[in-house]
Amino acid sequence: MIDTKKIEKHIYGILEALGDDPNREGLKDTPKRVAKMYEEVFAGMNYTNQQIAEMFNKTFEDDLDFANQEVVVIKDIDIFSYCEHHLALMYDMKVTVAYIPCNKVIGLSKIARIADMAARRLQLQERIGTDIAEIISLVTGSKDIAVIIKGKHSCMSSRGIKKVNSTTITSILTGRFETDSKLQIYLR
Ligand SMILES: Nc1nc2c(ncn2[C@@H]2O[C@H](COP(=O)(O)OP(=O)(O)OP(=O)(O)O)[C@@H](O)[C@H]2O)c(=O)[nH]1
Ligand SMILES: [Zn+2]
Repeated sequence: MIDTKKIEKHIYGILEALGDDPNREGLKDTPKRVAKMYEEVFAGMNYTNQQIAEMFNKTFEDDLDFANQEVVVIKDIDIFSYCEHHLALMYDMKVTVAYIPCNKVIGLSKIARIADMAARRLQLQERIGTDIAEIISLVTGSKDIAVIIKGKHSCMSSRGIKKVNSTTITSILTGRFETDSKLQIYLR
């Protein structure tokens, strides 16, 4: 589990290292606030993909008529994450998740919850996609999954190369999404 006391101690040290006074009025609660924020934004670090799959394992399988849809797609799920290289925010991120059910469907909100939890880690955009695909596969048993992510990286926009308008797109296509180009219309 995330060690908030340890985070507080180190944030206090960073404030000192920046040459500021961690005990001044404006900063005195900052280590505690940052620890609380990290607990929230890195909540996914407390769990493995398998545990996240168990947490959101809400499926419906009693009616094969609805459980054999050609495809289920949720578009534009907003997430935030933090890049593991700079601890910098990834923002304006939108995830599209699609899968072809094999005899069971997952509760729609659980797809958004899975995307949210996979993002709440120190991440790479690419790995957010593979994590989501793995968890959806564990829950639904489907081998036909697509995860497209569009997003901006503050480590590229507010520092370094400073390309404010650049957007990164990553895509994981497994099973029929990889081989059947007609399915790709759902991902646009
Ligand atoms: N593939 C990938 N790279 C990322 C992601 N987030 C940040 N990066 C990159 O990680 C790389 C780290 O490169 P380094 O050369 O070690 O770090 P740096 O000196 O701060 O690099 P610059 O950003 O080019 O100034 C940079 O190119 C970042 O743009 C991500 O989600 N996926
Ligand atoms: Zn970065």
